[in-house]
Amino acid sequence: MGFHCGIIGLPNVGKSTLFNILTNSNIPAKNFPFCTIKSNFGIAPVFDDRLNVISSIVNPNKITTTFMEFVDIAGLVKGASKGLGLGNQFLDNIRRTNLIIHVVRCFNNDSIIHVHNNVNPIYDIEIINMELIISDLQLCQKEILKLKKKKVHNDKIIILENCIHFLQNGNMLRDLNLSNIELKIIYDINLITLKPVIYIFNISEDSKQESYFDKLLNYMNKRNNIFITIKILEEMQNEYLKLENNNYLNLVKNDKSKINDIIQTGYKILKLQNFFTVGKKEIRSWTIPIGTTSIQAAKKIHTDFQRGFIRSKIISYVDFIKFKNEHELKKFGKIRIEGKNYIIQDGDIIEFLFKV
Ligand SMILES: Nc1ncnc2c1ncn2[C@@H]1O[C@H](COP(=O)(O)OP(=O)(O)OP(=O)(O)O)[C@@H](O)[C@H]1O
Ligand SMILES: [Mg+2]
Repeated sequence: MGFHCGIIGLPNVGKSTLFNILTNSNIPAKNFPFCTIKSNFGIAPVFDDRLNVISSIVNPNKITTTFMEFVDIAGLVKGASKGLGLGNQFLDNIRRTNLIIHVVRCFNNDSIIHVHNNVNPIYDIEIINMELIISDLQLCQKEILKLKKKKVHNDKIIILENCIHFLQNGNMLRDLNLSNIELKIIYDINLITLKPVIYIFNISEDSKQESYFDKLLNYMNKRNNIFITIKILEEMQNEYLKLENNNYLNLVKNDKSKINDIIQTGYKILKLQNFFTVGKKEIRSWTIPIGTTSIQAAKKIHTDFQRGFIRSKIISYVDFIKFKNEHELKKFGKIRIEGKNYIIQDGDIIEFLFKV
């Protein structure tokens, strides 16, 4: 599994349409608020062009890609944290994800109902964010009560009190800059505003001429938010998608890239990378966090690999595609034997040697 991603936003903004495109599904995505009334789960393969290159050298029977999971929930509305609308019941599904995709309506189309009768992206974003803030606030308060009942006055309470203070000032916890130790202590609470977010601006042909669009870009850039501008309508799938964000600006032109951009942005934010296992029967990509050691990666494939780990045989991707066969790779000393603490590099081709 690559990573796990939750799709949120106001009702009727294009969440399920996006979900369908990402996961190649066909759940209802119709023109009325609360079309989605239960959580939908779906997976999308993570395209890694390097798999195709490896495949052209090895000619395996099977190619298996790593994949990521998406969950699409009902739209959130103002007052969701007090029980209004449907979305709040599903926030729990979002709490278990690694990354949030926040879909924002930027398209003009009078026939598509807007719950506030007016396209106003910044206002819409702030409504949703405020609901998430209140939801986290409630969760922190509940957790503190629980801890106090147990009469434990520990570090967790102090960190949570700090979080409450920050949330009460209308901030998202991801901006609090908690240390890794603090994050670890409160990890189990699954606070939503701690999770990284990618804003998806669902635009129409004329969105960019609207005065709200410039204001929106300013608003995003000021906050260093990551956003992707996309026309989500299925019939527009073949048109351009522009990945616009402050640091990486790309123009890509096909559907596969559309999915890929969201996934690649997720990889960057979550600091993930792929390694490969290569054999005649199957070549396969696996996703791991940057900094993963050989033995941790072995566990990802099979616990036996970890239990009986002896060493790993590593070929870097660049060497593999240059020398192409074992004989040449050996001749030029490009097959390395590494121990369990070796830090895996992006694109490494790995064979784990183990005994159980
Ligand atoms: N860029 C766009 N331009 C015009 N219409 C769009 C665009 N994107 C989505 N729509 C339309 O908006 C309607 C709502 O889409 P969708 O069902 O995906 O929204 P949703 O956010 O999942 O809604 P809900 O919260 O009710 O489940 C659909 O009719 C869809 O075709
Ligand atoms: Mg929906």
